Amino acid sequence: MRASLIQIAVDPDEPVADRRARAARLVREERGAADLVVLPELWPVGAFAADLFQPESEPLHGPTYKSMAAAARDAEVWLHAGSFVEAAGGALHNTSLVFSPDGELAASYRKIHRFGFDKGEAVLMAAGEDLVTFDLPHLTVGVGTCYDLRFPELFRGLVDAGAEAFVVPAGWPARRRAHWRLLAQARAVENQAYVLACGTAGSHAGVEQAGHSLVVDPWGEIVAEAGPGEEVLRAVLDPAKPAAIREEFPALKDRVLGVAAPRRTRVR
Ligand SMILES: NC(=O)CCC(=O)C(=O)O
Repeated sequence: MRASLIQIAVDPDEPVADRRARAARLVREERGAADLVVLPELWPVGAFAADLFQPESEPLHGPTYKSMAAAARDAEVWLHAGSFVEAAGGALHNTSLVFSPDGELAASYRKIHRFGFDKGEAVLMAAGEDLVTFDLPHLTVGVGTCYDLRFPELFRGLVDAGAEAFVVPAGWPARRRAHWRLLAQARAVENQAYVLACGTAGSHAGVEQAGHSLVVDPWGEIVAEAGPGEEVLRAVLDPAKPAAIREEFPALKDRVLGVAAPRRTRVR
C-alpha cells in the first residue's frame, strides 16, 4: 500500500482559500502514486493561530470538506484530509476528515486531547469523546491528532478497536522535534502498528514547525522521514506486517488488564 504524507507549509501570508486550493492540487497530484494520502493538523489556519480559529471555523460540510471530498474523488485515493476548525452547536472542534476514493466521508474524528494548557486550543475548542477507526481494503486504521500522541491509552484503545496502523496529523513545533520522533516510534513499538505522522512545515503565529513527517513500521523502525520544509513524503506499507509482528513477538497478548488502576503498595 502506497502512502503519501503531504507536509504542507502554513504561511500566514497565504490566504486560507488559496492554501485550500493548493492542498487540493497537491492531493490530485498523487493520483496513480498513492493509495492513501494524508494532510496535517489544522493546515487551513495553522495549529497555533488561535486568533483565526473562530473566524475561519466552518460547518462539517463547509469549504474544506467539499474541496477535500472532490480531491479524493479526482485522485482516486483514500484521503485523511488532516483537520480543520469545525463549528458545531456553538462549539469549536479540531476535526479530522477521512474520505474514500469515491469522495464519500469514511470517518471523522474530533481531537480528544486539546493542546495549550490554559490558552489556545485548550480553551477555545471542545474535546472530542469518541475513538475512531476506518477500514482500508487490508488495514484497519486508528486516528489521533498531534498532542494525542502523548497519551498511550488512546492508542491502546484504538488497538482494542482493531487498529493495525495509526494516522496522526499534527502541527508539531520544531522545539519538541525530539519528542515527536520518540513518541511516534513508541506508539508503533508498543502497539505493533504502523504510525503515519504528518506534520506541517513553515512558521506561523511565531511557532516554527517541526516538519519531519514520519512513517514508522510496527517494529518501530522509521521507514521514511521528511526534512523540515514543504515536501510530499512517500512510503510503501505492507498491510500484513502488523499481524506478522504480533504473531512473531506476541507482547500484546501479555497485557495484564487493570494493572494501571491506582492501588496502595503495602510495606511489609
Ligand atoms: N497542536 C498540538 O497538539 C501541539 C502538541 C505539542 O506541541 C506537543 O505535544 O508538544
